[in-house]
Amino acid sequence: MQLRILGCSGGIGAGNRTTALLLGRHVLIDAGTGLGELTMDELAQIDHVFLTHAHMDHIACLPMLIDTVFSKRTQPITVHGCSATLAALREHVFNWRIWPDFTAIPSPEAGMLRLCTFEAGETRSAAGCGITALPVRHTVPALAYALDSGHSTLVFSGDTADCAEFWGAVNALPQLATLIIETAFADHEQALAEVSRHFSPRQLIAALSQLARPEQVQILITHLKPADQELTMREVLASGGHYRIARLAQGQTIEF
Ligand SMILES: Nc1ncnc2c1ncn2[C@@H]1O[C@@H]2COP(=O)(O)O[C@H]2[C@H]1O
Repeated sequence: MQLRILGCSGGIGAGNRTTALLLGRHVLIDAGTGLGELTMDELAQIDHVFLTHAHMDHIACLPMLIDTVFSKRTQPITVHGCSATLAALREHVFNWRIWPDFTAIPSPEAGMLRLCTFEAGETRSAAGCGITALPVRHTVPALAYALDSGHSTLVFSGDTADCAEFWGAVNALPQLATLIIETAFADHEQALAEVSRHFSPRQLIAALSQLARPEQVQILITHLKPADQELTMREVLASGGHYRIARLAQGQTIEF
């Protein structure tokens, strides 16, 4: 199974694209500005979007995706997310003011957008993978995703601060080989990391002590905020060098 990293930054500018990961050809994890890297044909093949949460950097391109591919598709796009995420989309995005309500276009019975509730602990099949929603702790209700290809498991944390339930769920995955985990802020922004429920390098390395079997896991750092991305990564490597740890790269394809 292939996971293509279309965007993995915590912000924009100078080529940075926000979170969007393409699993195979038909499944998208988050719909940040990285989606703009795809061709029209690639966009039209997306059948399912799994959202970690409703923050703008993770949904920015979802409304335009549906409009862009509308005339090229006969089947709806299904968006999976926790009930709070889907409620936020209904209330604040697909409300006819920010964007048309594509759940009712071309008709309420056959909308081109389907919203499908997916809560922590549930598993669904898509793209030949088992996709399991995991609990995380952010400022809004949010999920991580475990992607099981049959050969190995990759976990994508989305946005999170430290969360005992997340580590419990991760440690229960016997085939875990890759952990993509966020570190948004450098250590000098620790107060902002705490209030916005993200990791700083110091907090991440402390939290990683809860990872069972770290020797079998490649750890990839995502969601660096652009202002301090180099510094943040240096701090991660300085204190976490004993882990198999590297920076997730936009444009990278991960096989698992
Ligand atoms: N008090 C705050 N609470 C939450 N987010 C904040 C706050 N102040 C600034 N932010 C920023 O707002 C961003 C919203 O998206 P993120 O969670 O990725 O990261 C957050 C921070 O960069």
